[in-house]
Amino acid sequence: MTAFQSVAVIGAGAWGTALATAAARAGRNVTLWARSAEHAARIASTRDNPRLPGVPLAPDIIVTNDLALAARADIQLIATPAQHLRGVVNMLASHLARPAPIVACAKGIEHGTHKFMTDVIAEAAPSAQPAILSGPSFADDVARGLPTAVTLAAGDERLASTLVQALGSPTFRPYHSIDIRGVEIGGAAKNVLAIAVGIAVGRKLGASAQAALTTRGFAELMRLGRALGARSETLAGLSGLGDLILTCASPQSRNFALGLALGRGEPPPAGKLAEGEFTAPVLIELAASRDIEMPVSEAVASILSGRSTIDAAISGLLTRPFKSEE
Ligand SMILES: NC(=O)C1=CN([C@@H]2O[C@H](COP(=O)(O)OP(=O)(O)OC[C@H]3O[C@@H](n4cnc5c(N)ncnc54)[C@H](OP(=O)(O)O)[C@@H]3O)[C@@H](O)[C@H]2O)C=CC1
Ligand SMILES: O=C(CO)COP(=O)(O)O
Repeated sequence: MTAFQSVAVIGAGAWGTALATAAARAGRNVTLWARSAEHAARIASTRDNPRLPGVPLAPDIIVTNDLALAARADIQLIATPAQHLRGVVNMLASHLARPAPIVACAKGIEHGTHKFMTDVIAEAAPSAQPAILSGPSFADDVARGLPTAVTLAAGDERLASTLVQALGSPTFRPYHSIDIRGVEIGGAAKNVLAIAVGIAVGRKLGASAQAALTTRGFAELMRLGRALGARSETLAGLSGLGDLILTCASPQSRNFALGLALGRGEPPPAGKLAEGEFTAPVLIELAASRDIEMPVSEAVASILSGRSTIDAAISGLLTRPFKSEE
């Protein structure tokens, strides 16, 4: 018997819908909040979300546009894009009757402030208990009930473990952790790296280059993570290396797919959120302020900003001085 019986998912995109389905499968009473009343009404009546087509929503999930109703749940899962997390948590905070756990499910860093998701939650809802859920899990896989494993971190181990009990099921397996920062860095950095690897694959640089870039990308994820106080075990775990492996190897990843299109000289996929596009400039500013080298992420940022062509960025990586593998 879990201490948390009800779950609200804030944000009815692909990930929010998948998480609502996972929470319902775990036996929780679930409310899914959409920012548009029209979108909420449409999902409620058709039991299908165009952002995650073909996966019927369980009949007992309540879909609403009423934030006050959603705020009554024991746990809040925030599944909007990273740059909008502060806005929704600000709105949500005024409706919370007690200090509920607020779990960030977005992967990114806030522009301007360089803040990670749980820091944003702590500022927007000071009485809440911030947590983070991240790991290798495509929304479509989770919603279909295919086996997935993620990391769920909170500052307090007992809270992390209780959240895991409330959300976990045989096919959605969260592992608990107290290394919030490690989980946040893995999720944010891997999106940028997946764009890089997609570009290399789109340019037909070969499977060996794909492996090399993924691994050297992981080296820079580790460098940044360690400098920011993350545990190496977390960075090498589900939310770090695990998610990097998934997104650097599958066109199902929107970040990889963006890179693939860029590498092929095709237009980016329309209407598909690639968080790495927004994270890249923040990530390299964060690294530069700490004198940390992140050449793969920098190459992505310079391509996306138009400061460099793809060929010049690849040439820049290939002509870097030889160095130790550390
Ligand atoms: N898709 C996946 O497989 C996974 C995604 N994630 C992460 O989840 C986050 C969301 O991604 P995903 O659901 O896929 O994206 P989608 O593009 O499918 O959906 C984004 C949702 O956020 C809503 N939204 C956008 N802006 C706001 C706002 N200002 N206030 C409230 N809601 C807003 C959109 O509403 P509307 O429909 O009205 O436009 C939409 O429902 C990202 O950080 C992503 O990295 C994590 C793991 C897996
Ligand atoms: O984070 C994800 C899987 O873990 C989803 O990756 P994309 O956002 O690149 O589609």
